Amino acid sequence: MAHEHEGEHEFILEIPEFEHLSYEVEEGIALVTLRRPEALNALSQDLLQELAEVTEVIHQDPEVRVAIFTGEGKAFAAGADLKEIAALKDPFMAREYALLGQQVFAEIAALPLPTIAAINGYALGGGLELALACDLRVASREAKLGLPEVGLGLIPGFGGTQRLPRLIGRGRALDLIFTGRHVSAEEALSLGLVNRVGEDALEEAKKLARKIMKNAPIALALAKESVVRGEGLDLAEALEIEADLFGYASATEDMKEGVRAFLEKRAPNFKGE
Ligand SMILES: C/C=C/C(=O)SCCNC(=O)CCNC(=O)[C@H](O)C(C)(C)COP(=O)(O)OP(=O)(O)OC[C@H]1O[C@@H](n2cnc3c(N)ncnc32)[C@H](O)[C@@H]1OP(=O)(O)O
Repeated sequence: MAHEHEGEHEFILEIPEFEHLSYEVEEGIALVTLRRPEALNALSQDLLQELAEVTEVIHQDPEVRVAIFTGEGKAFAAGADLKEIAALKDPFMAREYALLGQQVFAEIAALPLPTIAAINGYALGGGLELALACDLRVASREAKLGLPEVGLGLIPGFGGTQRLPRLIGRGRALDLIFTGRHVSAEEALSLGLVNRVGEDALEEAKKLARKIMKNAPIALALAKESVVRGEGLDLAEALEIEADLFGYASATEDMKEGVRAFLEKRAPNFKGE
């Protein structure tokens, strides 16, 4: 499969055949759907590999403005594949396994565009960690979220011990990590673990994507970069980065268009330039 983009330079994007997920792009929104419903979309190594590949495709696809990750069936993803975890022979293999998940999720987190997890059902363990690697999370009312690893004698290993406290604070994160309990969509909303709850997670996520896409694409990428790069730094250093990126944003055609449109009392027509 390939998308063709006609224009000054013809560009052909090769899209691999995926077995455990599907990829489509509609009106600027990339939709990645995990498709192992018989195992509640458990994240096998093959599926993680495909997630890495699809992330690279999203990175290269100039049509994509926002990416949504979701799952087929009653789960977003019920965690790492426990059959594969059971087969890990020693701590070194287990460490490699954690590093694989961490690396794939770091690639998703580093995408230079807004990403949304549409949590249509269970998001447990590695499944929640995938959602945490996205910028925003939208859940359906019946979704259940949690990090149940300690109940298996494990700990969250695909980023959960780091991204969850950064998102909702240490105390609330440790409540979820120590108890392993499943929280409802409503509680997840009150914890700040999800941004929105709706009848249909995917429809709600698309609505949010369309709202985001009204804004200038380069500004969105720079705003994300500023937030992400600033996270590990002290305030003074982080503010310097913000000022630099504000400078980049001010040099775009879209900035001129945005300001002109405001003064002319019309909607802006952003081109991502
Ligand atoms: C670094 C990251 C580490 C981790 O992520 S560790 C894993 C953390 N996740 C979990 O512990 C959740 C495991 N799953 C469950 O607790 C339950 O499932 C649910 C509560 C999500 C749903 O329960 P119900 O509705 O009764 O479905 P069902 O019969 O348990 O599952 C349907 C099929 O899906 C398989 N499955 C579910 N989760 C996983 C998984 N994480 N890895 C591999 N397979 C899984 C089952 O075994 C079963 O399959 P079959 O029909 O062949 O018996």
